[in-house]
Amino acid sequence: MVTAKAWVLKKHFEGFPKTSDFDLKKIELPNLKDGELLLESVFLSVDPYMRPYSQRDMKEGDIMIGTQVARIIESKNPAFTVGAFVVARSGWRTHAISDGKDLQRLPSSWPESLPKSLALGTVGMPGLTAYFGLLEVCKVKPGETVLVNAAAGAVGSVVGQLAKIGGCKVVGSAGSDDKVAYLKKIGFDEAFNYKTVTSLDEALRKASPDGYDCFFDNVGGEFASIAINQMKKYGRIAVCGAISQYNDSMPQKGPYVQVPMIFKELQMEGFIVTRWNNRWEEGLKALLKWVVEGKVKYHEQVTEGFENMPTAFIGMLKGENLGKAIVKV
Ligand SMILES: NC(=O)C1=CN([C@@H]2O[C@H](COP(=O)(O)OP(=O)(O)OC[C@H]3O[C@@H](n4cnc5c(N)ncnc54)[C@H](OP(=O)(O)O)[C@@H]3O)[C@@H](O)[C@H]2O)C=CC1
Ligand SMILES: CCCCC/C=C\CC(=O)/C=C/C=C/C=C/[C@@H](O)CCCC(=O)O
Repeated sequence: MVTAKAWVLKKHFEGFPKTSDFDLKKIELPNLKDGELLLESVFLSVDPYMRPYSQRDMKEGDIMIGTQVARIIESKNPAFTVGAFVVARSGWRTHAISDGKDLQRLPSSWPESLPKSLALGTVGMPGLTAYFGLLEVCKVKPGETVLVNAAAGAVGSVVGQLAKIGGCKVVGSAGSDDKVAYLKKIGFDEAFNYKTVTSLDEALRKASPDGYDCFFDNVGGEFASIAINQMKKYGRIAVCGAISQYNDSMPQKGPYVQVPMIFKELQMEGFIVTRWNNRWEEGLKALLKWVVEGKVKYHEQVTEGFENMPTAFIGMLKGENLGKAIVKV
């Protein structure tokens, strides 16, 4: 018998999550039945979506939702061999039993030298978010100017690099000078610290006096309300996330978007990356190739220890991560 550890939502979050909102449980796992396999988490992801989704989709006492790179340590499923690695959606837990139906194998061309944790970030759901958001929503063209906020994060850092590969000028914002330096290092044309600029409006105008063709919005809120006024005519806004609003106890009341939308004849489209579930193979193959070729750089914020998952999650929401935030068990 294997004893799994799992983090449950003890109390729904009020504002920013607190470590006291979580509880660490032990779960005795039964022996495998035919067709099942036993997974051991190696890396776990902490993502912004967990904040709003926990409020909407979870009840107190549920195991926190989430994904992991897991090693198969026992198998009664002929399709999966012991020792293989998969991406699972088992939540915040050290071990899980799976029937194999909801597992993604790492691409067979995954180089031994590449950290498998990338399957949770640049070569995983966040990277795919950037890939499909840019290609299918922004529909960027060479020579265009792309703006991305939370640009030093898991999604934003891939957005900027893919836009550069696509021949665009790229402007990024992030919440620390170290992050801004990282953006310039990975090829952003312009980058600024939105927390320290005297005026966001001026910073955006200075970075691209002609405005923006595409705005890949990860943040929402005040940033988005200001940026929309600097879109070029017929510009496109990909509404990927609104992390500035996830922890609000009371909804923010922003300016209304209709006037700039009409006057500039803008397109604004929200999306969830699972829309392209049937094309994830295509995206992962492209992302892995660019990483192996060195055209897409990555950085991971690694927190050691399963017991530190809540801290890693809260830290990511507070901007303490540069690149993808993951937990190494
Ligand atoms: N639509 C979809 O399918 C998906 C959407 N997303 C969304 O993309 C966004 C980025 O996700 P991801 O890359 O995983 O996370 P990141 O790795 O970017 O980490 C979150 C970052 O958000 C920034 N942030 C936090 N609070 C604020 C705030 N109040 N104002 C401005 N920035 C803030 C911080 O960076 P900084 O230092 O810049 O403040 C923080 O590091 C999120 O909104 C997420 O919900 C992600 C995956 C899929
Ligand atoms: C509930 C309101 C949500 C408002 C928008 C919030 C966030 C956008 C966003 O970040 C979406 C992320 C989607 C991630 C999807 C991940 C899946 O691959 C795995 C989900 C984990 C699971 O199914 O257990």
